[in-house]
Amino acid sequence: MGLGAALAGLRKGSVLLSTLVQRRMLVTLEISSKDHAYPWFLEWMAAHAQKQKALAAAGSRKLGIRLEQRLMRSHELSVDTMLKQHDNGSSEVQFSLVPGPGTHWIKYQGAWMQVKRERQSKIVDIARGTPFELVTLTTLSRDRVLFPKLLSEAREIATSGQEGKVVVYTAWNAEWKPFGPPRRKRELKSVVLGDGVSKRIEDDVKGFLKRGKWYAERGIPYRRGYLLHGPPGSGKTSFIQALAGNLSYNICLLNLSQRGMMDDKLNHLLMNVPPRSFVLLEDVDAAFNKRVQSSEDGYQSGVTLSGLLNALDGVASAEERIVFMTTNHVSRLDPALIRPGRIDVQELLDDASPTQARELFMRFYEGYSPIAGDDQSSVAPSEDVAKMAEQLENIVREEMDGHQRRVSMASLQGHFIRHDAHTAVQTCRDLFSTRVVS
Ligand SMILES: Nc1ncnc2c1ncn2[C@@H]1O[C@H](COP(=O)(O)OP(=O)(O)OP(=O)(O)O)[C@@H](O)[C@H]1O
Repeated sequence: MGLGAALAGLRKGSVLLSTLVQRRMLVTLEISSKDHAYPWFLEWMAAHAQKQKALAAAGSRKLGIRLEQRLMRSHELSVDTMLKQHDNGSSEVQFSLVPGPGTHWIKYQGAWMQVKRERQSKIVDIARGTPFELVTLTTLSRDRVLFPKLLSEAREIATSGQEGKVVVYTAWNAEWKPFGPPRRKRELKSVVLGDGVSKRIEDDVKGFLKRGKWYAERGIPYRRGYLLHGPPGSGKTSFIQALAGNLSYNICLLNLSQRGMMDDKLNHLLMNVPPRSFVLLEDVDAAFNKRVQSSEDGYQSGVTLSGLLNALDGVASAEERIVFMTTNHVSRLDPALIRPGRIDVQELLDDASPTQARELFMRFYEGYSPIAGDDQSSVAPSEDVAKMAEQLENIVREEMDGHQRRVSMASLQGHFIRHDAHTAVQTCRDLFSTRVVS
């Protein structure tokens, strides 16, 4: 009995001692799958494992590296799929093996850390529809300073591919997810709009971004809405993307007619827009007068106008919120949707005006051979390009004023891509058509 009591006491003592040691000497960091840092950390782990593997393969004699390799290899891995885009525009899918659930050991800047990845199958992250996960990092107290370092390294790795690019997010369940690889920024000047339109919008957005304090002092929600309307192919989307890139913003693309989109989901999405992002609602007129809901194909566009209005009004955030809407048919929009406070700036982006056509032409052919092919002898001097641009300008004017026929900027762009400068001007009349403007 005495021995039993002594053993029990010893066991209790050792548990107490280990708890004390843990409390005093160890420090733990938890990263839940709800946190932005979660995917960054997993990516960092994958990169770290790759690095150590390469070192071990190169015959590193360091015991730490080989030991770490052993400890990491002994566990299940899970796959993380990424789409990478190269500078030449091609893209490839890359799979990285990230540490799966279980316990791993890593050595970071000389300090050993225990990494525990746990998946809780009973708790589901509603926004993602995936099981809730938790990563716990444990290291010695004296090495706690390494946590912020490690996390910022992880963030840098994760965002390095995005620098100088625009990330387009789309709604995935009730969460924003990057859609495809980050896109290269487009020069704002490359979207040729009517007189002063581009500058007016750009100045307004910039002015708005500077007035955070002004809004706060007056208790006005810090948000601004823009409506770009006009015929298809007039540059609405391209301009918004170029502007976002210019201001180092990303874009959250919201399709209101998306399958499964409901008022509550929309509300949640608008409340959780990633920082420094424009919200872009495209073809906003189409969302409410789309197909009749049919139970046969299960199609349900559950967003109601009042749901959208509430979601837009409810967007309360300490950060600025910039919402862009586009439509081809402004007359079909409910006045409530575009009243000041919801839409503060409206601009028409129209079919090509004579000067827009000339400017686009110059952007395409100035400095380049206006004749297709490599035959340098046929390169027209730039005054010829300017003359041809003037010719095009006159044709556009004539077609518009004389025949009420118009051409979109997108068709002109397509035409210029296909033809050399000379042919482009000669054959451009075929592009014009009579349009009913709404
Ligand atoms: N004003 C413009 N200046 C330069 N390029 C333009 C312009 N308008 C359209 N384009 C070109 O045409 C293509 C389509 O443009 P975009 O998608 O921006 O038009 P949109 O007005 O948003 O059309 P939609 O109403 O159909 O969504 C793009 O490749 C873009 O480069």
